[in-house]
Parts: sequence; structure tokens; C-alpha cells
Amino acid sequence: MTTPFGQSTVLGYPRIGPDRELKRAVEAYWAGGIDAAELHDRAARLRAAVWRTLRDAGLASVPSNTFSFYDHVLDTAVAVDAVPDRFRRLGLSELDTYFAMARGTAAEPALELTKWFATNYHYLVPEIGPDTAFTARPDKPLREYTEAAALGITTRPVLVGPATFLLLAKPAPDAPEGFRPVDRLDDLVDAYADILGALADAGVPWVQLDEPAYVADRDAAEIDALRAAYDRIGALHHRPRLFVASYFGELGDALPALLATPVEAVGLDLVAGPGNLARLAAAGPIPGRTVVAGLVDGHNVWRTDLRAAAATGAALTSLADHVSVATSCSLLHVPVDLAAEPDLDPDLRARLAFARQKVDEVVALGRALRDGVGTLPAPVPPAPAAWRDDTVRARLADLGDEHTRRAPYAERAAAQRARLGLPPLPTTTIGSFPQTDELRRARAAHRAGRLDDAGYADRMRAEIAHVVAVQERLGLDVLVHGEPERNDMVQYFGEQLGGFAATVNGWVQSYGSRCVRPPVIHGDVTRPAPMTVDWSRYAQSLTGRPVKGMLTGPVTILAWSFIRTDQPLADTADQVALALRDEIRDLEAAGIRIVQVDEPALRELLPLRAADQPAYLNWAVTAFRLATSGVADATQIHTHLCYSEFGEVLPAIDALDADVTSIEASRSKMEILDDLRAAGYGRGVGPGVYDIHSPRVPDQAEITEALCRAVAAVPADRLWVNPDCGLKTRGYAEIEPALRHLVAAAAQIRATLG
Ligand SMILES: CN1c2c(nc(N)[nH]c2=O)NC[C@@H]1CNc1ccc(C(=O)N[C@@H](CCC(=O)N[C@@H](CCC(=O)N[C@@H](CCC(=O)O)C(=O)O)C(=O)O)C(=O)O)cc1
Ligand SMILES: N[C@@H](CCS)C(=O)O
Ligand SMILES: [Zn+2]
Repeated sequence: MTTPFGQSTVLGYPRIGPDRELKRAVEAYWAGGIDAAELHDRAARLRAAVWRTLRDAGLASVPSNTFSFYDHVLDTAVAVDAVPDRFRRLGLSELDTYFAMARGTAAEPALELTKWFATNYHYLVPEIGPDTAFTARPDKPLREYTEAAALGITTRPVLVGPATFLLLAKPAPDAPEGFRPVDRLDDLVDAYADILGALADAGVPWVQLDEPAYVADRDAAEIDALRAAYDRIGALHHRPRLFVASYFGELGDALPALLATPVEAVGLDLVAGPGNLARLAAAGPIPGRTVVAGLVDGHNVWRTDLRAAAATGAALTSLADHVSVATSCSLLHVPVDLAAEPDLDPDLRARLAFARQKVDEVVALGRALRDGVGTLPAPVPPAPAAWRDDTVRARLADLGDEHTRRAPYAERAAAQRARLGLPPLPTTTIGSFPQTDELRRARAAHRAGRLDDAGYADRMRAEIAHVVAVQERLGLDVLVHGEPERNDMVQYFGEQLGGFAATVNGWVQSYGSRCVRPPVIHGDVTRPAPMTVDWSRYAQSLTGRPVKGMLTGPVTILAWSFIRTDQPLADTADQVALALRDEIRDLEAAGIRIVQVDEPALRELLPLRAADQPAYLNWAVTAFRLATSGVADATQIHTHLCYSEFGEVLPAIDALDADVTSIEASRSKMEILDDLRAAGYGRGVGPGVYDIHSPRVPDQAEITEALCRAVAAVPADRLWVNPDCGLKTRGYAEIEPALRHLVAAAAQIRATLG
């Protein structure tokens, strides 16, 4: 007797807890405030609460092993024992070895952290070499299954699938040239077979293996590898039934490949990948299989058009024996519960669904597929007319090419040189200075009404004065105001722009214990008042040196917000760009001579399929240029990029036409400079000479060495000296010596220039 896949499920659920309990627990453990037993206890309570919530909501199939102390890709690495020796050698407990891989130690840098597909979640990159010994360590999925079973809830353990795991991994540092982790798939499948055997022993009926890597372009060999892996896993005599989930797009040729294997259920994202439906139809009948239809968007916060989703579900029932309703991806990417936002505008609230509400939608759709659409709740009301702004629309309609073009760089550079009078190799920072507990407490007091507006502004001005004084004392050439007033580089703008709504508790995990509160873009974007001008003007009033105005660019604002789905993203980007254009002109009018527009998410939003990339890059570049091209030649525009490998988008970085680009470079040993030059980039560049992600303070010699490499790659008159990124996550005890060394290293190289 086989267990059918239930009528409704979610691919994963937020693990941070309704009040970020996970953050508080792990941070308390790291700080020595609670012991491992207490941490495990709190984690078990969080897991139990999620399972009960999902069961009580009426979900037919409940996932487990979606909890993680830090990251689910790291959990999968541990489940197959892919722990690099450098961490084993530390001789720590299992839990502390895990956290050492996630966070590093004084002796060992952490695994690399990188973007999880096109989301704002970051995973830890497994390091796989030819000798990595894969061994099944199924303890965690087994423990979670058993824990839930003790509550009377039968769950479906979730693991990253073996092919995606290796495609996301990077070669271990000592791997020979040309080694590819995916070449180890056969060995890894052996370990998965053992894990599945152990789960089957425990009575697990279904397991979910996530293979989202196959919604990106994959070559024939990679698709063959997928088929071979699931042929082998499918042929195992002793295993749970297999649900292979895909999400974030269309499976393309991987879909028929997967359907040719014995897996019992395939998950398709029908929100980000509507073409999956036609591809499934083209694949022909799939007797005995379940299609798990991702009909409820797990990556955005809008309520689902349940009738349209039910129609898609009904279309699927003619293609597959069993259709189950699910979220399009894990609900990890949305806040936990709309109930925690009682003060949101009712018109907006009526249109939103967070994780908890999306579970209800899935259950309702599952019921509708069985009992008909008459059972569905009332449709989402239309958007209020007040969310439309005809002035913004008319302004955008009137724009021409001249609004995205500046004078030739040589002319601008000459005007800026004359106006700014900077030395060669000017030193600067990326914007933020340490966000101290005291600053956060002041903001919390202001939010709670314990500190009034004037008191808060005084506190921020005092911080700005401090940051300016520190920079003058250190001898930096171009100063910043330090961004003390910003809770976050996107949320801060979301709180001030029209068409955006900020949440008070809408936290989403970004990495490990770090969370963000993405604003919701619901209407046309306006700028009711200047957003940064007073702070920048005040900072500039304290010093004769130039203070950079500091803004977040249109792409990054969209990437780290919940976006509108009722108009093309390009249109929303232009609206944000127009607001920034007005802000930049106001900064210029206030005497700000340099404005930096950060675009760290430029690479993040790049579509997964190459065919979709040119259109994206075109609108992304246009929006940046619309924002930044309204200024005089003598006003210098900087941009800043970090958190990504920028190889694929270097021509777009050049096309941004910024006067100066600061870019993360210290970990790649300045190689980015050659790549930029090869892409034709010929304007100012500030390769990061100091890795701010690490608490290590670089000495002068290593910064000098980095600068020597930079001077060899870029003419000195175009080179800037700066850290890799903002300093907000560091403390003054680290950044003061680091910046002192940076300034001294720049002086040392300047002296050699003659
Ligand atoms: C650069 N990155 C960012 C991404 N996305 C963004 N939206 N913003 C980013 O900066 N994506 C890519 C990377 C990801 N990196 C990070 C790095 C750090 C964090 C982080 O530290 N997050 C904080 C929350 C930041 C914040 O909103 N701070 C608020 C304080 C909110 C708060 O917790 N308040 C407390 C009370 C505080 C007190 O009393 O001391 C409370 O409400 O309980 C602020 O400064 O006002 C985090 O803690 O996780 C995120 C992504
Ligand atoms: N100006 C921002 C950029 C971060 S990517 C900062 O300095 O924090
Ligand atoms: Zn940065």
C-alpha cells in the first residue's frame, strides 16, 4: 500500500520564528549567553510550532528538515559529511564545527556566502574536492522526522538534491585545475542512497529533493547527470517515495529528463515558470505520477488570484494522474505572518499574504481542485485608484534619450578634477560607519515614542559629527556622513518613498541570523520630500573636504523590496530612478559635489536564463542612468558593487557610465581590475583593498601590496583607494586601525608616483 502525496503542501516555511526567536537564540549562544542544550531546546520549540501551524491549517503534506541553525545548503553538506578538513581539525563539537563553517573562526575563514539564485537569501558554498569522502549523516532529517512524529505529524523531510548541491558547490582550494564538483555526482548519490535508506527505515513515506539549479541554463551533460542520478536513486529497493522539486523558473529540457526517471512526484513553479505547463503537456502522459503545482507565489507577498490559479491547476489535472497544490518555492522568502502588521493601510493589507496566509491559500486551492471553485474565498479587491500617480507617469512618458546621457567622460573628468582638487589615489569609504548598539537603541526608542523627532535628529547629527571628525583625523580625502540614520539601505528609502509601504515585523532571513524587512512596492513611486539631503548637508557643513551623498540605486531598491507584479519591473525601476534623480539634483543644489549610488544587487537580479539577460541589463542600466544623468559635468557620480561575482555583468557596469566605480576586490586579489579593463571600462575605479566582512584588521603592508597590484592594472590617475564595502557591521576598534593603514598605504604608493 503506497501513501499518495497529499493534496496540498508548501516547499518550506520560515524558520526564524514569528518574533525572530532563532536570531535571538543563536546570537545568545554565540555570545555565551545560553548553552548548546538551551539552543537545541529553543530550536525544537520553533520547529514544533511550525509543524503544528501547518498541520492545523489543514495542509495535507507537511515538510520537515526545513529548519536550520544557519543555512540549509550547509545542513545538506553536513548530511553527506562534506566538511572540509580545515574545520574538522579545529577539534570542536559538532555544533561548533557547524558554526565555524558558517562564520569562520580566528584561525579559519568561513565557507563562502553567496546568493541563493535570484533571491536575497544567501547560502554557504560547499567546498568539494576529488577526495571529499561522502558519508551519509542522516541524523538531522531523522531527528526532525521523529520529533514531528512524536507530535502526531507525519512529515516529508526536505534536502537539497544531489545534482543541485554539486552545481552550487565550488572546487575545494586544493582541487586540481579543471576539477568540477558535479563530476562527483555518482559518489554523492551513494551517500544519498544511504540517507534515503535510513529514512525509509524510520518509516518516512515521502522525501523532497530540491533541484532548482535546473531552472537555469544547463548543458546536455548536466541534464544527463540529473537523469542518471534519479535513475539510480529511483531504482533503490528501500527508499521513501521521491518528490523532486524545482523552483524559480522553467525546467526546460530537464523536465522530460526527470520524467524519464522513476521519481514519483515532480514539483513545478508555475508562477516564475508559467511555461512549465506547456512543457509538461508536450512531455505526454505521465501515468502514476504526481505533479506538485507551485501555484502560490513563495517569493512575493501578494494574495494569489485563486480563480486563475485553480484554472491552471485544473489544466494540470488533464496531464497528470495526481495534482497537488503547493507554493512556487519555499516560504523562506516571505515574512511569517500578516497578523503581526495590524497597522498597515487596510487597502494594502487586504491584498497581502505572508507565509501563514499563503498556507491557507494552498489549502483552499487544494480543496477547490477537489470540490470546485465555489469553495474559494472572495477574490482580491482591485487596487485603489489613489495608488496611481499620473504626474510620475506623465514625466516618464516625456523622457527622451537625453535624460539618460551625460557629457563625454573626458569632459566630466576635467570639470570634476578642477572642482574637487583631489590628490592621486584619493582615499574614501563606501558609506556606512559602524551601526552601534547605541544608534539602534536610539532608533528603537524613536520608534517607540520614547525619543521625539528632535531628540532623534540631534542624536544622529552628533553621530555624523563624530564620523566626520574620525575621518578628518584619519586623513581620508573624500568623506561620508556614515549612514547612522539608516536601519537598512533599502528599507530606509522604502519608508520615505510614496508607493512603498514599510512593515514593522516583516522580517525575512537574509543569511544566518541576519534578517531584513523588505518594503512592499504597491503603487506608483513618488518622492514626497528629500530623503537624505539634510543629513548630507549637515555633514558637508562640518568639513571643507567633499562629503559624498549616499543613495541606493533603482535595481537594488527593487531587488530588496517586494515588487509589483501588475506592471513590468522596468517601469517600476524607472519610477524609482526618477525619484532618485530628483534627490540627486537636490543634493547637488545643497552643495554636495559627489553622489554615490549603490547597486550591489545588479548581479542578483540577472535572470537565470541567458536568453532573458539582455533585456534585464538594458532596463537596469537605463534606470541607473536616468537616476544619475541629471547633474552637472562637475558633479561626480560614484557607484558601488559588492556581494557578487560580477564577471557576467561587466559590460553593464561599464554602461552605467559612473565616473567612479568602487567594487569588491580584496578577496579576488584585484583580478576584477583586468576583467573590467577587458570589458572596456576606462573611468575611475576603487577596487576594495580591505575585506570588511572579516573582523581581521589588515596591516599596512598587505594594503600596500593590494594597491601595487591595482596600480599595475589601472592608471594611477583613475585609481581610488577604499574598503570593499560599508563598515556598518564592524566596530570602531577594527575600522580605525584598518583605515589608518589604508590611508598610510595610499600615501606610500602616492610617494612612488613622482
Ligand atoms: C547588504 N545586504 C543587504 C541585503 N538586503 C538588504 N535589504 N539590506 C542589506 O544591507 N542583502 C544583501 C546583504 C545582506 N547583508 C545583511 C547584513 C546585515 C543585516 C543585518 O544586520 N540585519 C539586522 C537588522 C537591520 C535593521 O533593520 N536594524 C534596525 C534594528 C532592528 C531591530 O532589530 N531592532 C530591535 C531593537 C534594537 C535595539 O533595541 O537595540 C528590535 O526591534 O527588536 C535598525 O537599525 O533600526 C539584523 O539584526 O538581522 C542584514 C543583511
Ligand atoms: N553605502 C552602503 C553600501 C553597502 S553595499 C554602505 O556603506 O553600507
Ligand atoms: Zn557593499
